[in-house]
Amino acid sequence: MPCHTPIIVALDFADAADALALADQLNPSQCRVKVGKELFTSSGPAVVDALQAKGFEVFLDLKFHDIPNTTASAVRAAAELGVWMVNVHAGGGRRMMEACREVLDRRSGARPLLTAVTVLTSMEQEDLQEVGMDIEPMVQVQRLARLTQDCGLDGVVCSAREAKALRSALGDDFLLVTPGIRPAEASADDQKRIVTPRQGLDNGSSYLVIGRPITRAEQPAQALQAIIASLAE
Ligand SMILES: O=C(O)c1cc(=O)[nH]c(=O)n1[C@@H]1O[C@H](COP(=O)(O)O)[C@@H](O)[C@H]1O
Repeated sequence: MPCHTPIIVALDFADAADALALADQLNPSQCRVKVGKELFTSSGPAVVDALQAKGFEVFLDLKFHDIPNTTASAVRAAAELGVWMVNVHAGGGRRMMEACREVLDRRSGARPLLTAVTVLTSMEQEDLQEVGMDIEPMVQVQRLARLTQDCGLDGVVCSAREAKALRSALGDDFLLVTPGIRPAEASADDQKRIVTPRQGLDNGSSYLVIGRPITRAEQPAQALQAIIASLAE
């Protein structure tokens, strides 16, 4: 069932039962879903298969970051699961990202979209400074996004705060996948560089990754509907 919205719901749950129970309240024509480190570590490929069997396109968000051979092999394994998108950390560098793209280029069948995380949306300038990067997040995001595009990947994961500048610098075909999305009234949680869903789209985001504002809502389906409605306002 093709999905008609840019929303990717982050299924950050401890186990497959909880993730699938939430997915059952959602409609695959209205959102894609994301399987991240917690859920994949507890439940493995079976939960990806189960979500795909329900008709969802799956973003496998494991943010691979390792030497080129190891990372490319992991991306190949993700492609074999039939996922819609897989990601790596752009900080792994050119040779790592090129090895990942090449492994997908060699595939004969369908291949997932390959994106790279720039600077985590939970980080701000002070956090970068502490890890030795005396630089504004925007500057580092732009640098890594240019490198990612140069390596032939499909797009980056960044904050929608950076989306406007990246869209004009990198063109319309480059995917901008943006977590750190918060409706105006929602709690920021551990996110720092946040943007509302509507502003994210206006800034040029291709996909909005949204977790807790939907998954921890009393009525997740209604929370999703409200966000979809806000996109059209
Ligand atoms: O790669 C990601 O999806 C990601 C990158 C990033 O920079 N920030 C970020 O929050 N994410 C993921 O996006 C989701 C955001 O969830 P909420 O903060 O609950 O909306 C989580 O699953 C994160 O792992």
